[in-house]
Amino acid sequence: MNLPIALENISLDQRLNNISVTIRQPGITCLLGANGAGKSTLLLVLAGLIEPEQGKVHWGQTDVYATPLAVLSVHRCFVAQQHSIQFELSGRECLQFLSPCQSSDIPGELIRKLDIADLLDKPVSRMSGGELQRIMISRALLQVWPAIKSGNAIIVLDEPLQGVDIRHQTVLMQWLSALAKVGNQIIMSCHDINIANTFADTVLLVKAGQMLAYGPTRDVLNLSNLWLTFDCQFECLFKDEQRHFIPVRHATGF
Ligand SMILES: Nc1ncnc2c1ncn2[C@@H]1O[C@H](COP(=O)(O)OP(=O)(O)OP(=O)(O)O)[C@@H](O)[C@H]1O
Repeated sequence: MNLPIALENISLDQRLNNISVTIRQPGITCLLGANGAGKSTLLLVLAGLIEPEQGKVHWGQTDVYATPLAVLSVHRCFVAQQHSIQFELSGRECLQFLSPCQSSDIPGELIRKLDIADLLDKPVSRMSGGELQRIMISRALLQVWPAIKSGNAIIVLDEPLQGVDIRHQTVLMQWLSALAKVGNQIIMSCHDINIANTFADTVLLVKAGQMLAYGPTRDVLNLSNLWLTFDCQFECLFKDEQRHFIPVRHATGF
């Protein structure tokens, strides 16, 4: 069972403008917004990695910016949008060298769900983009593995699906859903509205550094909010009562 994550009046130079939101329930929260909207910045602030100029971040009773990073990192992991590995490491070394996790064993569940068995002895410099992404997600989850197993991890993922093929995306999102059901908080950005629609419990829409809407996915993901968020028209198709959002193709383009 996790504690609420509360952002209170968060502002940071031109990037974030007075954002207040409380993510109460454990689950998957998906941040959606156009390029440059402020999703990565908001994730970094929420994760305790960039202190805002104004406002407070609390995880339950913990005042995030009054707490040492080493303490926060026992429960919170972060996958950045861009990876820079300076060393010639194998997948296994990347997981073990960069993770503060005491155990040198990599859990079988992690290896299976991220499908990284064949990557453990492969140099990261020779991995494809999607393979490296799966290693970096694994590394982050390993960092907080004990917290994940006790259902009180905060897993912050900035576009975790970028470069990842559709089968691995589906397996990962289903697993994250299962981890959320036992109390873990998963907060992620993505650019795939239908992934958010299928897997997110709540959605947070961001535009020009401001929060447009936050709430249950079914309520927040609708045609008018999508138009406001992306300046792009969608249509909604139903199959077996499940909604699917398709961008409308304009004859004249934009
Ligand atoms: N270190 C920085 N200092 C100042 N401004 C920055 C910095 N990093 C990013 N920005 C700006 O802040 C704004 C928000 O960037 P951010 O990376 O949070 O957007 P995003 O919603 O994650 O975008 P994308 O979908 O392209 O990843 C952008 O205008 C960006 O140019």
